[in-house]
Amino acid sequence: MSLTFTATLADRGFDVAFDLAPGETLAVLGPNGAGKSTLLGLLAGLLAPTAGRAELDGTVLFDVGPDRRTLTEPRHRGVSLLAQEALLFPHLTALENVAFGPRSRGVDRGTARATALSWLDRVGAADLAGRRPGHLSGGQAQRVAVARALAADPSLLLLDEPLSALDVTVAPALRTLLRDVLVDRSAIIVTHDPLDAFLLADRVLILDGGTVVESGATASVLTRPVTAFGAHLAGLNLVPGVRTADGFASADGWTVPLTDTAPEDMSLAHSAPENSSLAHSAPEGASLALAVRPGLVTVSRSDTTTQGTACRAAEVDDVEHRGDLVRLHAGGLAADVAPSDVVALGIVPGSRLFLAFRHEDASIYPL
Ligand SMILES: Nc1ncnc2c1ncn2[C@@H]1O[C@H](COP(=O)(O)OP(=O)(O)OP(=O)(O)O)[C@@H](O)[C@H]1O
Repeated sequence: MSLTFTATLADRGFDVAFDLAPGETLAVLGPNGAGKSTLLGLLAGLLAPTAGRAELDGTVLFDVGPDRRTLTEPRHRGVSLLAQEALLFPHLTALENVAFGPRSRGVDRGTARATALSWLDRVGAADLAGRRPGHLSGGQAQRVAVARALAADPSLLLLDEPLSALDVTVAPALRTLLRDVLVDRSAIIVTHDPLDAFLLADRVLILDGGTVVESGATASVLTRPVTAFGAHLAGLNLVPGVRTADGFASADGWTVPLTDTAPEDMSLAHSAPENSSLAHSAPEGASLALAVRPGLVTVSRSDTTTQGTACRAAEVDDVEHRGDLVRLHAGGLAADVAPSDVVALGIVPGSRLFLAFRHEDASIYPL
């Protein structure tokens, strides 16, 4: 089922267009207030756009303009929404909750129950069929909610942070279940978690301030981010710069020759061997990005510039705990270092340090 979507919602500053190919799963990411819920609300029919048109496999979901206003009722859109909380009917059993969708489409009672049972079985919740939601754990209720969303046989499945309300011990199993049911299904998943995007989605759309700021294949966006938010999701440092005669230079003084960056078998460039060559063929002055993992940025008290290493002095802005490591921010880069190094080097906010990374650990690509 393919989807075309163009919509503006003036009072929310929302202006977004995208397409979804048949069977494709799209992850929608972005900071708070970016417009993710607005996008789902427009598709589900909970919100009406100021202008725009969306069509799902030939069915017009909405078509609004100066001289037209078609808004298809939510229940006729072929769209199912799986929310953060399971939102099951409390007075119905799990089986009755799942059978509700087929029943309200006019399917007879016996067939609806059979469909519901088969979906409960598929999500590993057949043994919960007779229980009411009050007697289900959060993870069990969300499994039943997945079965309910799919029993309605939607053309498009919308998932609004479906794992965020779950305990960390339960979320991985449900993620695996979603991965299984999303294969070949047209779906849009709103998430804050890059792992969800990576494991569940073919493509990523990053929204900010109500507009699309970055989009592309998940692997590409998470290895070659072009916005600060994309880099944050990917867990990478992103340094904007330009193509010079020798290679890459940033405004704040990082220079990296292109001859010895990321050979095709190196970590970052591995998934995108065309990176270096694209940067190589960029004309002088073209915008480039340099990405390097915080774990590959080293810190020291003295200049460690050598052949094959970029090094710059910088002042430490901030120091934060990150699991077993300490992340320090300095000179526009994040570096993950061992707590023992922080102590040995006497690093505090305001310290002056040298940051360095090997040229071959950086990935350089056109912005
Ligand atoms: N009910 C509402 N009435 C008016 N404006 C709203 C309403 N809900 C959200 N907005 C505004 O619309 C914009 C987009 O919000 P939206 O909730 O879609 O963002 P989001 O990306 O889902 O954020 P979050 O990650 O915090 O859930 C924001 O500027 C927000 O303030």
